Amino acid sequence: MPGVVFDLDGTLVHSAPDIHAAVNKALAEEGGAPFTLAEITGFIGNGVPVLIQRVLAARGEAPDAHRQAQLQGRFMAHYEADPATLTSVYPGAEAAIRHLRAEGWRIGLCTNKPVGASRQILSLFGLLELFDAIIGGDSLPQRKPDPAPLTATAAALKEEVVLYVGDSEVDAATARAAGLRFALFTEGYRHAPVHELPHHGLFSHHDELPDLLKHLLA
Ligand SMILES: O=C(O)COP(=O)(O)O
Ligand SMILES: [Mg+2]
Repeated sequence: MPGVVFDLDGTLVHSAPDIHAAVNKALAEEGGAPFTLAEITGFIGNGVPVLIQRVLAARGEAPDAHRQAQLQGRFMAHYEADPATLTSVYPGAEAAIRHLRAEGWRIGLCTNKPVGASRQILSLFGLLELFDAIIGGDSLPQRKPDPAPLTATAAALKEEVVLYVGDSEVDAATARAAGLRFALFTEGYRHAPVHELPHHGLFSHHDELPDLLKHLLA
């Protein structure tokens, strides 16, 4: 049977509100003004270090390793203390994954979010046991769009054919680099128009996903 690897943020879960809240809590501790949800959503996709780099750059701060580590640490403390209150699983996502598993598909997760927080969120939504392999942004030295995390997740599924499902430019680039067929979720956190992201299939609701993935196998 085939395998499918999912991205997490903007693909399976709408997590931007909790990421946004944790950034603003960390900034409030130092008297910093809050960002809007749209601003922070625009910074998501390349992992926590890049999120914090983008936050500091948006506030006009020159790159500084100590400052980066300090704000990143406080962000993660707030995020891991409350990672899911404002987060939701996209409608139909759990049912689609359960449907695929019932048909014998093996399921992977490949996310730039740290693996601890990712497992915490999946567990809080009762989804953790659906995954046969999980790679986070800190599981390997590389993060997406380097293909290494996706290649490692696909290999862990031990299936000949593996597809990838994601929402962003990072995911489209990672799929291409890894040589996997890619299904793009159109309602996630991408910036560019759909036609600018290389993809093999599109879906706007997870109810469409099982049929789309079977089509991509053909
Ligand atoms: O943590 C991020 O920046 C994005 O995570 P994702 O790879 O699950 O979209
Ligand atoms: Mg994503």
